[in-house]
Amino acid sequence: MTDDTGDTDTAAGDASDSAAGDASDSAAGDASDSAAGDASDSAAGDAAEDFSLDRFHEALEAEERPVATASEVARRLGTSQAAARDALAALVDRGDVDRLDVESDPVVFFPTDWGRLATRERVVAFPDRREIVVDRPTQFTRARLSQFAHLVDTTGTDPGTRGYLYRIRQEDVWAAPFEDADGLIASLRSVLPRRFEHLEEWIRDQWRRAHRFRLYTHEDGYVVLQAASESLMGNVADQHLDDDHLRAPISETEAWVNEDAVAAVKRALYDAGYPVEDDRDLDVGDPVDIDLTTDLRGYQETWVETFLDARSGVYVGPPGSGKTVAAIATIAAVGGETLILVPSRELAGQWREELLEHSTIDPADIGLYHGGRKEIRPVTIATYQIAGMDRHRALFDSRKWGLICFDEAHHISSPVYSRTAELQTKHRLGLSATPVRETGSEEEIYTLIGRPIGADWDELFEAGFVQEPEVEIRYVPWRDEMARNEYASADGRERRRLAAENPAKIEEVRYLLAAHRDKKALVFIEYLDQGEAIADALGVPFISGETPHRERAELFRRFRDDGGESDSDRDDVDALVVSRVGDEGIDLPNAELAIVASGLGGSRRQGSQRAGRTMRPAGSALVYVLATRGSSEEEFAQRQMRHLARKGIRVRETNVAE
Ligand SMILES: Nc1ncnc2c1ncn2[C@@H]1O[C@H](COP(=O)(O)OP(=O)(O)OP(=O)(O)O)[C@@H](O)[C@H]1O
Repeated sequence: MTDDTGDTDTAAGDASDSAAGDASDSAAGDASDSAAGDASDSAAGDAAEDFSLDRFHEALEAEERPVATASEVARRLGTSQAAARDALAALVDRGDVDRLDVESDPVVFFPTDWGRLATRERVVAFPDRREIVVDRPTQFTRARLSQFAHLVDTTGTDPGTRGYLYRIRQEDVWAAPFEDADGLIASLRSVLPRRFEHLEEWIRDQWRRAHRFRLYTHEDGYVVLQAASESLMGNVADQHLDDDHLRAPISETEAWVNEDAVAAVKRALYDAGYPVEDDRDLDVGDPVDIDLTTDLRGYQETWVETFLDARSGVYVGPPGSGKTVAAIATIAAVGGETLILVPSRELAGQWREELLEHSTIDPADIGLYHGGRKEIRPVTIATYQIAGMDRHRALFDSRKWGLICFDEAHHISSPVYSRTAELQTKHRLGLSATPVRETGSEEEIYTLIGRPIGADWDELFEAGFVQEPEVEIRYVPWRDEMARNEYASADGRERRRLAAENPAKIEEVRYLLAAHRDKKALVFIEYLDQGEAIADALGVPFISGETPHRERAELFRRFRDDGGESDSDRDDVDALVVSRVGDEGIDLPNAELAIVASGLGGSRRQGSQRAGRTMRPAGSALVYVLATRGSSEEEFAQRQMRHLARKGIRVRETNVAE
């Protein structure tokens, strides 16, 4: 922010300085008279023409861009950069040209008229870098862009006022939800200020790549890999696949695929830049008796239809957006026996409840398979942990599953990856609240399960199905000089811990809980010592990985309890301090306040999930993120919250007084 302003100041300063310089030169009767004359009298002189709006248009045309830097204009018009900058500054003064500060780039200029065309929103394309910067984007533009571009950054935390930087990566084109390339290009054109031939060509090329290989089931039952041309089969497939993948060629463009290697084939070709279309017939499994009893919302119907078309895919939506319910609808639509994999026992229990609530399934048809119980039934819910163990292979083999559902799909562990890679003949559904994955399993989820479905969160917020939380980052000062010095002289991990455990945060948590006395609150921490310290200081129960299951479940139950005046006042828990265990998927719909006291070194995923805990349709939700001022937490907090801001969530920043 400060940098941008700095740039602007300097540029403006330079412009007026040099104008003043010219003026004095001219007074001295220097040869550059005419330039000085131009500055004061634009009606006459060569240089005035050189830098008229028309000439600027010419420079832009030559650049093939709607905006240009002063150096680019100088190069196109054959003048010095200083002269171009001065002339542009004069055009800016006259109101013919506007300027835009692009973060980490020089100032760019564009004709004011173009800016007026979109009074609020301004879209600037950098086709060579395949980047699009949108200033004050409308919902429409964001929704469109999210279909084929990847939001890299917002240059501020307030989504209403600053630039959004999108980049179109090849995998974005591959996963774009369009029937054909024309549909994608039409969507691109509806957003960009004009056509960019090269960019469109590149997108078409990427699109083609994603439709060059296809897997299908031969009428005799085996799997065939089909390439769009002989040379693709020869140059790409043969180079990246071996005898383990392909059994034998069938024709110049087709090969018989080893059934066990379907996932490996998809992965190898994806890595080679040719994602494979999967048109195989899939197992439906033995029938299961289940009908949906809840009416789906419009967007849930679209998710399910898209899934049924593709027969695989990942529902991506914020916590509470109804992925589980959409998954139950999918189970009913596929109609075959289903294996559901979840990250924890608690989630297994919740899944069972939701199945019973939203469908006609007979309770006897639901099995739970985890540390405590080993039931394999037509619909079986198992933990990833168990599913990854060799001795529990029976889980996969003992029934004819038609659908495998991966809840919190970013949790799939590598043993589960390799095991489920063998299950490519089943319908595969993933659920995820996290489209962005920092450790890069995007391609694994894509090749193992399928394409993301429904990544456009704005629509959900707009439709009001997910409560938009207010997120506030509170920068907490060090408690005293000693704490600050200790941090300054520590390094690495220790440094991070000191910032996380800044004792001043305890008082801040106390203050926030008191300020929202009427709200059910969760306090998230990363370090156990800190959890204990907060819990002790505030007299609030603490749940960590060490808390026995029974006690944990009991505390969650008491937290969920509305605690009416009559019965359970004593029993009621209004606040919980929770370590990582409570982080994910635990259904505490009545949490109205979340305080993230530490854990900012974690991934973006955690950031969005923590905020997500309170993103429930009930009640008004507030998230406070505490970051120690003057530590690396500041930056982490901003980065994580930007990620949320990108999802359309309002974020505010506050400095806590010393
Ligand atoms: N179509 C619907 N009609 C009525 N209620 C619904 C519908 N879809 C979802 N819900 C309700 O909204 C809440 C959240 O739904 P669900 O648990 O499916 O979300 P989710 O996206 O799976 O959340 P999480 O990511 O936290 O698991 C639940 O209470 C559920 O009963």
